[in-house]
This record gives sequence, C-alpha cells and structure tokens, in this order.
Amino acid sequence: MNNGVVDPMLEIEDLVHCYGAVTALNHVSVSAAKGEFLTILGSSGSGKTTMLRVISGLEMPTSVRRLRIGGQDVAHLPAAKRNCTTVFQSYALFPHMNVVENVAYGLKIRKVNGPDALKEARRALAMVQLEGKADRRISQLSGGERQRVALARAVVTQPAVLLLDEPLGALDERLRQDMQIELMELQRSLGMTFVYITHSQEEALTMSDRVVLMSHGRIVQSGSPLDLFDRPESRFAAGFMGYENILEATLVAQDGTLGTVEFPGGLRIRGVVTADGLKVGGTVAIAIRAERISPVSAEAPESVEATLTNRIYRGKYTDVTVATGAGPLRLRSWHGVGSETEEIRRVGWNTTDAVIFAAQ
Ligand SMILES: Nc1ncnc2c1ncn2[C@@H]1O[C@H](COP(=O)(O)OP(=O)(O)OP(=O)(O)O)[C@@H](O)[C@H]1O
Repeated sequence: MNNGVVDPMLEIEDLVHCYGAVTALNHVSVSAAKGEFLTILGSSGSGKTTMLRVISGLEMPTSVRRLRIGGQDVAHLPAAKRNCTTVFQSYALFPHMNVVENVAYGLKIRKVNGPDALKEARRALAMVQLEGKADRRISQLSGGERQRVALARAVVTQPAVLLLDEPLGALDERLRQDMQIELMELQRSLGMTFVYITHSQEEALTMSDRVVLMSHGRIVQSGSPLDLFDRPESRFAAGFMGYENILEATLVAQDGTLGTVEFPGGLRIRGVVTADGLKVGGTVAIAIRAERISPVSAEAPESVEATLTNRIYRGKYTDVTVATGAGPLRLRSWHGVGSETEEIRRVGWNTTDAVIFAAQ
C-alpha cells in the first residue's frame, strides 16, 4: 500500500512511536511521490519531528509495517545508510570550515575526492545564489545565507528524499517569505522529493503539492493546499486552517454533498458536506471564512439578516462583526467595503463557501 501515490520515494505504513507512556505517532501511514513537495503540518506536539526522526533513522520506531526510502526497505538500517538528508532549523553548519567546505563535507565523507567534491559544492552554491561567498566563514553570513548553505549542503549529495525540519523558523517574516519562494523553485528545478515540516499553515499552503495535517500523533486530513483551505473535513482542520466562523446547527437535509442546516430560531443555510457519515437530524458544524462573507443589499440565495455589532479598521482590511439568526458572524473586507457610514442589513456568501462536517 502506498496511499495511491505513484512512484513513491517515501513509503510509511502503520507507524507507531511511543516515548514511554506518550504515543507520539499513532498508526500513521504516509507516502511521497518522486519530485513531490510534501508538507507535514501540525501544532506543537503533534508528532511532526518524531516522524522526521523516524524517517531519517535518528529514532527507531516502536513498530512500523513498512518504511521505504527510494524503494529500499530502511526500517532496520542506521541513519548513515539511508538515502535521505535532513536540513535542521539550527542549520548545524561547521563554524571552523568556510562555506564551500561546509557544502563539500557530505561528499567527502561519501569518499568523493577533494577536487570533485569542491567542484560539486560550488555548483550547489550557485543553485542557491551563493557562489560569490564560497570562501567566507559561516560567522560572516546572514541568517538567510546560512539557511542557503545548509540547503546546498543537503542537496549536493542528491538524496532520494530531503527532510526539512522547520528550516525557515529562525528567519524574520520578510526573509521567510522570500525563502519560501526560493525553496519552492529549488525543489521544482531539482525534481527532488521534499518532506517539509512546519506549524505554519501559510507556509504549507504556499509551497506544497500536498499537505498532511496532524494532530496528537494522527493524520487528520491530507490533500492539496486548496483541499485543506477550502474543504476542511473536521472542526480541528477548519480551526487550524483559520476559519473564523464555525457554528453549530442541526443537519436537516442532505442531497449528495449539498447540506442544509437549521439554527435554533429556524434560520436555514446551505453548504457543502465535506465529511462522511453525517446523520440528518444530528448536530453538525458549519464553517465560513470571514473574507467570503460580504454585505449584500438585496435577498441573495445564501444571505441572512444582519445587524452590525462591531467594526475594526486594521489598515489592510476591516474586520466586521454582525449579529444574525445563525449567531455572530465575522466578515473581513479587503477593499474598504464596510466604511463607517455604510449600513449593513444583510450579509451573504456563495453556497460553496460554507462547509459542513461533524460537530466534534
Ligand atoms: N524524547 C522524548 N521523550 C518523551 N516524550 C517526547 C520526546 N520527544 C517528543 N516527545 C513527545 O512526543 C509528542 C510529539 O512530539 P514531537 O516533537 O514529535 O512533536 P512536534 O509536532 O514536532 O512538535 P514541535 O512543533 O513542538 O517540535 C509530544 O507529546 C512530545 O512531548
């Protein structure tokens, strides 16, 4: 089994890892295709680092049915024999070596001769736009440059899978955003399989082909960035992906993926059912992003009467709260709608912007 992934470079099946009484990974299966940018996303303690440590061989799992890298069974291989390399948040560069020596190091320990290793290292430095700084000391580099050296050092050995453990975590916001793009471009140009871990949904959505969302050692949902952003299948996924409005109601009808929910006062709204096994008559949750809701003047298919309760100008956008028959709703407007003088009587959205899943 490889979770439907064609040509997998990484296959993990039924992985369990416990630290004493703590179950850090609870029957996890995940695969990454050749050339895929796979992101493991989750909050602190969800098991991301443990997963990376098990893949790289730094941690021997409690049990695993299958663990393969580049088609090779590595479950019992030591870290040094696995065809993967890790880039750490701390970079782990050698301060007593200059930049090019740092990059060549991995090749030298793989017995590539000195001149060839240095040539390859310079090529890798060119890929990360650092060829001009090959002879500098690590202490003479900025945070972003250190990160690029760490990347060059990792890709130069051409591992089947590159593991990245929150590699941009130490950089400031602006640099982090630039590095996200650089990293993505590097990955695409190399065609290498990247397994990237982060707690940042924005980072995951920007860079990945596929995102695996984890909570408490389990995979909660996996799919394309768009799937996770627009089609969360649970309250946890919706909350983690930043849905501002998550309301409880009764599911009163379901026709395929179109569901209708009713609030205690009798107000009904429709949405897309993303979860399996919901029962008509049962309590469900319905979620809508604040930026998908806007004031509407006339009755629209998905609209509700609303009374303004709060309006906060936040520079780039305005946050508005209204009271409705569905409860308080938050709206976010990016283009000045909702000015001080505008009255709000109704708010609306597209049916497909509302998602329905289990209440818990
Ligand atoms: N060496 C250890 N001994 C005992 N428990 C551990 C150890 N390492 C991790 N854990 C526990 O295992 C669980 C998963 O930890 P892990 O570090 O894999 O999570 P994470 O998602 O990477 O978190 P973070 O983003 O904070 O690094 C947590 O409950 C953590 O406290």
